Amino acid sequence: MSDFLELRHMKANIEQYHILHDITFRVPKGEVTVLLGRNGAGKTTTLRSIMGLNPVVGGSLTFKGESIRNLKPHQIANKGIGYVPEDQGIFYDLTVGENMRVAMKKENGETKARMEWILDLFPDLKKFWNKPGGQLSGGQKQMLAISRAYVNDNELLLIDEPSKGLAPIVVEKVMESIHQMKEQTTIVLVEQNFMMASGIGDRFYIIDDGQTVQSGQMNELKQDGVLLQKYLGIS
Ligand SMILES: Nc1ncnc2c1ncn2[C@@H]1O[C@H](COP(=O)(O)OP(=O)(O)OP(=O)(O)O)[C@@H](O)[C@H]1O
Repeated sequence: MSDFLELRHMKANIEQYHILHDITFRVPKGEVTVLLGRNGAGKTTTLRSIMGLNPVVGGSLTFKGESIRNLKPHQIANKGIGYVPEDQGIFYDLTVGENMRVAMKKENGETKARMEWILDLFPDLKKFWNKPGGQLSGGQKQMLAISRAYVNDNELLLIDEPSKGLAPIVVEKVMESIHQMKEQTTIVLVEQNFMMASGIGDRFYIIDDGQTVQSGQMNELKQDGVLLQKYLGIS
Protein backbone atom coordinates (compact mmCIF):
# COMPACT_ATOMS: atom_id res chain seq x y z
CA MET A 1 0.00 0.00 0.00
CA SER A 2 1.28 3.48 -0.83
CA ASP A 3 1.83 6.09 1.85
CA PHE A 4 -0.79 8.73 1.55
CA LEU A 5 0.63 11.20 3.99
CA GLU A 6 4.24 11.31 5.01
CA LEU A 7 5.92 13.63 7.51
CA ARG A 8 9.68 13.56 7.77
CA HIS A 9 11.44 15.37 10.61
CA MET A 10 8.76 18.04 10.72
CA LYS A 11 9.45 20.97 13.03
CA ALA A 12 6.79 23.52 13.89
CA ASN A 13 6.38 26.59 16.04
CA ILE A 14 3.54 28.22 17.90
CA GLU A 15 4.43 31.91 17.83
CA GLN A 16 8.07 32.12 18.96
CA TYR A 17 8.02 28.74 20.73
CA HIS A 18 9.54 25.63 19.18
CA ILE A 19 6.86 23.05 19.91
CA LEU A 20 7.50 20.22 17.44
CA HIS A 21 11.13 19.15 17.13
CA ASP A 22 11.02 15.99 15.02
CA ILE A 23 7.77 14.47 13.87
CA THR A 24 8.13 11.59 11.43
CA PHE A 25 5.31 9.30 10.40
CA ARG A 26 3.69 7.59 7.44
CA VAL A 27 -0.01 7.09 6.91
CA PRO A 28 -0.92 4.29 4.51
CA LYS A 29 -4.08 4.59 2.46
CA GLY A 30 -7.14 2.90 3.92
CA GLU A 31 -5.83 2.64 7.47
CA VAL A 32 -6.52 4.36 10.77
CA THR A 33 -3.27 5.77 12.14
CA VAL A 34 -3.49 6.83 15.78
CA LEU A 35 -1.31 9.50 17.36
CA LEU A 36 -0.89 8.85 21.07
CA GLY A 37 0.92 10.72 23.84
CA ARG A 38 0.49 12.49 27.12
CA ASN A 39 -1.20 15.89 27.49
CA GLY A 40 0.91 18.60 25.94
CA ALA A 41 3.04 16.15 23.90
CA GLY A 42 2.25 17.91 20.60
CA LYS A 43 -0.53 15.85 18.99
CA THR A 44 -2.92 18.73 18.28
CA THR A 45 -0.04 20.88 17.05
CA THR A 46 0.91 18.08 14.65
CA LEU A 47 -2.58 18.01 13.10
CA ARG A 48 -2.72 21.82 12.94
CA SER A 49 0.68 21.90 11.26
CA ILE A 50 -0.43 19.38 8.62
CA MET A 51 -3.40 21.68 7.88
CA GLY A 52 -1.13 24.73 7.55
CA LEU A 53 -2.55 26.35 10.70
CA ASN A 54 0.87 26.49 12.41
CA PRO A 55 4.09 27.48 10.68
CA VAL A 56 6.21 24.47 9.72
CA VAL A 57 9.85 25.53 10.06
CA GLY A 58 11.66 22.33 9.12
CA GLY A 59 11.30 18.91 7.51
CA SER A 60 8.90 17.74 4.83
CA LEU A 61 5.19 16.98 4.53
CA THR A 62 3.88 15.19 1.48
CA PHE A 63 0.38 14.09 0.54
CA LYS A 64 0.09 11.59 -2.32
CA GLY A 65 3.73 12.29 -3.14
CA GLU A 66 3.35 16.08 -3.42
CA SER A 67 4.73 18.57 -0.93
CA ILE A 68 2.05 20.36 1.09
CA ARG A 69 4.51 22.30 3.22
CA ASN A 70 3.94 26.06 3.03
CA LEU A 71 0.51 25.73 1.42
CA LYS A 72 -2.35 27.76 2.89
CA PRO A 73 -5.01 25.91 4.93
CA HIS A 74 -7.64 26.24 2.18
CA GLN A 75 -5.19 24.86 -0.40
CA ILE A 76 -4.50 21.87 1.84
CA ALA A 77 -8.25 21.37 2.35
CA ASN A 78 -8.71 21.50 -1.44
CA LYS A 79 -6.24 18.64 -1.83
CA GLY A 80 -8.80 16.44 -0.06
CA ILE A 81 -7.73 16.62 3.56
CA GLY A 82 -10.52 17.21 6.09
CA TYR A 83 -9.93 18.34 9.67
CA VAL A 84 -12.15 17.82 12.72
CA PRO A 85 -10.60 20.06 15.38
CA GLU A 86 -10.76 19.35 19.10
CA ASP A 87 -13.21 22.23 19.61
CA GLN A 88 -15.32 20.80 16.74
CA GLY A 89 -15.47 24.05 14.72
CA ILE A 90 -19.21 24.02 14.17
CA PHE A 91 -21.35 27.16 13.87
CA TYR A 92 -23.52 27.46 16.97
CA ASP A 93 -26.03 29.90 15.43
CA LEU A 94 -26.58 27.85 12.28
CA THR A 95 -28.87 24.84 12.20
CA VAL A 96 -27.53 21.33 11.69
CA GLY A 97 -28.65 21.49 8.04
CA GLU A 98 -27.01 24.87 7.50
CA ASN A 99 -23.80 23.65 9.13
CA MET A 100 -23.76 20.74 6.69
CA ARG A 101 -24.48 22.90 3.64
CA VAL A 102 -21.82 25.48 4.56
CA ALA A 103 -19.29 22.67 4.87
CA MET A 104 -20.03 21.17 1.45
CA LYS A 105 -17.50 22.28 -1.14
CA LYS A 106 -19.79 21.14 -3.94
CA GLU A 107 -23.11 19.39 -4.31
CA ASN A 108 -23.22 16.44 -6.65
CA GLY A 109 -24.33 12.81 -6.69
CA GLU A 110 -21.35 11.71 -4.67
CA THR A 111 -21.70 14.29 -1.87
CA LYS A 112 -25.44 13.57 -1.77
CA ALA A 113 -24.73 9.87 -1.31
CA ARG A 114 -22.16 10.63 1.38
CA MET A 115 -24.67 12.90 3.15
CA GLU A 116 -27.29 10.12 3.12
CA TRP A 117 -24.76 7.58 4.40
CA ILE A 118 -23.63 9.78 7.28
CA LEU A 119 -27.20 10.74 8.26
CA ASP A 120 -28.08 7.06 8.41
CA LEU A 121 -25.12 6.59 10.71
CA PHE A 122 -26.14 9.53 12.92
CA PRO A 123 -29.96 9.66 12.89
CA ASP A 124 -29.88 12.36 15.61
CA LEU A 125 -28.57 14.80 13.03
CA LYS A 126 -31.56 14.07 10.81
CA LYS A 127 -33.88 14.45 13.78
CA PHE A 128 -32.37 17.80 14.79
CA TRP A 129 -31.80 19.06 11.25
CA ASN A 130 -33.45 22.42 12.02
CA LYS A 131 -31.96 22.84 15.49
CA PRO A 132 -29.11 25.33 16.05
CA GLY A 133 -25.70 23.65 16.40
CA GLY A 134 -25.20 25.33 19.79
CA GLN A 135 -28.20 23.50 21.22
CA LEU A 136 -26.93 20.00 20.45
CA SER A 137 -25.53 17.73 23.15
CA GLY A 138 -21.77 17.19 23.30
CA GLY A 139 -22.05 13.90 21.43
CA GLN A 140 -24.33 15.34 18.76
CA LYS A 141 -21.93 18.26 18.25
CA GLN A 142 -19.12 15.77 17.73
CA MET A 143 -21.24 13.79 15.26
CA LEU A 144 -21.98 17.02 13.36
CA ALA A 145 -18.29 17.97 13.31
CA ILE A 146 -17.29 14.57 11.93
CA SER A 147 -20.14 14.61 9.40
CA ARG A 148 -19.08 18.04 8.12
CA ALA A 149 -15.61 16.74 7.37
CA TYR A 150 -16.87 13.45 5.93
CA VAL A 151 -19.49 14.85 3.56
CA ASN A 152 -16.91 16.19 1.13
CA ASP A 153 -15.03 13.61 -0.84
CA ASN A 154 -12.01 14.00 1.42
CA GLU A 155 -9.50 11.24 0.99
CA LEU A 156 -7.92 11.84 4.38
CA LEU A 157 -9.53 12.92 7.64
CA LEU A 158 -7.60 14.27 10.62
CA ILE A 159 -9.73 13.85 13.74
CA ASP A 160 -8.64 15.37 17.06
CA GLU A 161 -9.83 13.68 20.25
CA PRO A 162 -13.39 12.85 19.25
CA SER A 163 -14.08 11.22 22.62
CA LYS A 164 -13.27 14.33 24.64
CA GLY A 165 -15.93 15.15 27.21
CA LEU A 166 -18.36 12.48 26.00
CA ALA A 167 -20.15 9.81 28.02
CA PRO A 168 -18.78 6.29 27.42
CA ILE A 169 -21.84 5.13 25.49
CA VAL A 170 -21.59 8.12 23.14
CA VAL A 171 -17.85 7.54 22.73
CA GLU A 172 -18.63 4.02 21.57
CA LYS A 173 -21.06 5.33 18.95
CA VAL A 174 -18.57 7.91 17.67
CA MET A 175 -15.77 5.34 17.50
CA GLU A 176 -18.02 2.88 15.73
CA SER A 177 -18.80 5.54 13.13
CA ILE A 178 -15.09 6.22 12.61
CA HIS A 179 -14.58 2.50 12.20
CA GLN A 180 -17.22 2.44 9.47
CA MET A 181 -15.74 5.51 7.72
CA LYS A 182 -12.47 3.68 7.48
CA GLU A 183 -13.96 1.66 4.62
CA GLN A 184 -14.02 4.82 2.52
CA THR A 185 -11.51 7.28 3.97
CA THR A 186 -8.00 7.17 5.40
CA ILE A 187 -7.92 8.52 8.95
CA VAL A 188 -5.38 10.05 11.33
CA LEU A 189 -6.83 10.01 14.82
CA VAL A 190 -5.58 11.76 17.94
CA GLU A 191 -7.11 9.97 20.90
CA GLN A 192 -6.44 9.87 24.64
CA ASN A 193 -8.92 7.08 25.24
CA PHE A 194 -6.57 4.17 24.61
CA MET A 195 -9.24 1.49 24.84
CA MET A 196 -11.19 3.15 22.06
CA ALA A 197 -8.17 4.05 19.98
CA SER A 198 -6.79 0.54 20.18
CA GLY A 199 -10.13 -0.85 19.02
CA ILE A 200 -10.08 0.98 15.70
CA GLY A 201 -6.43 1.86 15.05
CA ASP A 202 -4.27 -0.15 12.66
CA ARG A 203 -0.98 1.46 13.54
CA PHE A 204 0.21 3.91 16.15
CA TYR A 205 2.81 6.60 16.69
CA ILE A 206 3.65 7.93 20.13
CA ILE A 207 4.55 11.62 20.38
CA ASP A 208 6.51 12.78 23.40
CA ASP A 209 7.81 16.31 23.94
CA GLY A 210 7.36 17.26 20.28
CA GLN A 211 8.97 14.13 18.82
CA THR A 212 7.73 10.81 17.51
CA VAL A 213 9.38 8.28 19.80
CA GLN A 214 7.70 4.94 19.05
CA SER A 215 5.62 3.37 16.34
CA GLY A 216 4.19 0.02 15.36
CA GLN A 217 1.07 -2.04 14.84
CA MET A 218 -1.70 -1.34 17.34
CA ASN A 219 -2.01 -5.05 18.11
CA GLU A 220 1.56 -5.08 19.36
CA LEU A 221 1.11 -2.00 21.54
CA LYS A 222 -1.82 -3.57 23.36
CA GLN A 223 0.57 -6.28 24.60
CA ASP A 224 3.42 -3.90 25.51
CA GLY A 225 2.87 -2.94 29.15
CA VAL A 226 6.26 -1.21 29.44
CA LEU A 227 5.60 1.16 26.55
CA LEU A 228 2.04 1.85 27.68
CA GLN A 229 3.29 2.75 31.15
CA LYS A 230 6.27 4.78 29.99
CA TYR A 231 4.57 7.07 27.49
CA LEU A 232 0.87 6.87 28.22
CA GLY A 233 0.81 6.24 31.97
CA ILE A 234 -1.37 3.16 31.47
CA SER A 235 -0.65 0.25 33.78
N1 LIG B 1 -0.76 29.16 22.06
C1 LIG B 1 0.27 28.52 22.60
N2 LIG B 1 1.38 29.19 23.00
C2 LIG B 1 2.44 28.54 23.53
N3 LIG B 1 2.50 27.22 23.72
C3 LIG B 1 1.43 26.51 23.35
C4 LIG B 1 0.26 27.10 22.77
N4 LIG B 1 -0.63 26.12 22.50
C5 LIG B 1 -0.06 24.96 22.89
N5 LIG B 1 1.17 25.19 23.40
C6 LIG B 1 2.09 24.18 23.93
O1 LIG B 1 2.42 23.27 22.90
C7 LIG B 1 2.62 21.97 23.44
C8 LIG B 1 1.84 20.98 22.61
O2 LIG B 1 0.45 21.21 22.77
P1 LIG B 1 -0.63 20.31 22.03
O3 LIG B 1 -1.96 20.95 22.24
O4 LIG B 1 -0.19 20.06 20.64
O5 LIG B 1 -0.51 18.97 22.85
P2 LIG B 1 -1.42 17.67 22.80
O6 LIG B 1 -0.50 16.51 22.72
O7 LIG B 1 -2.46 17.79 21.75
O8 LIG B 1 -2.06 17.70 24.23
P3 LIG B 1 -3.58 17.54 24.74
O9 LIG B 1 -3.86 16.09 24.67
O10 LIG B 1 -3.50 18.06 26.13
O11 LIG B 1 -4.45 18.37 23.84
C9 LIG B 1 2.19 22.04 24.90
O12 LIG B 1 3.34 22.04 25.70
C10 LIG B 1 1.44 23.33 25.00
O13 LIG B 1 1.64 23.91 26.28
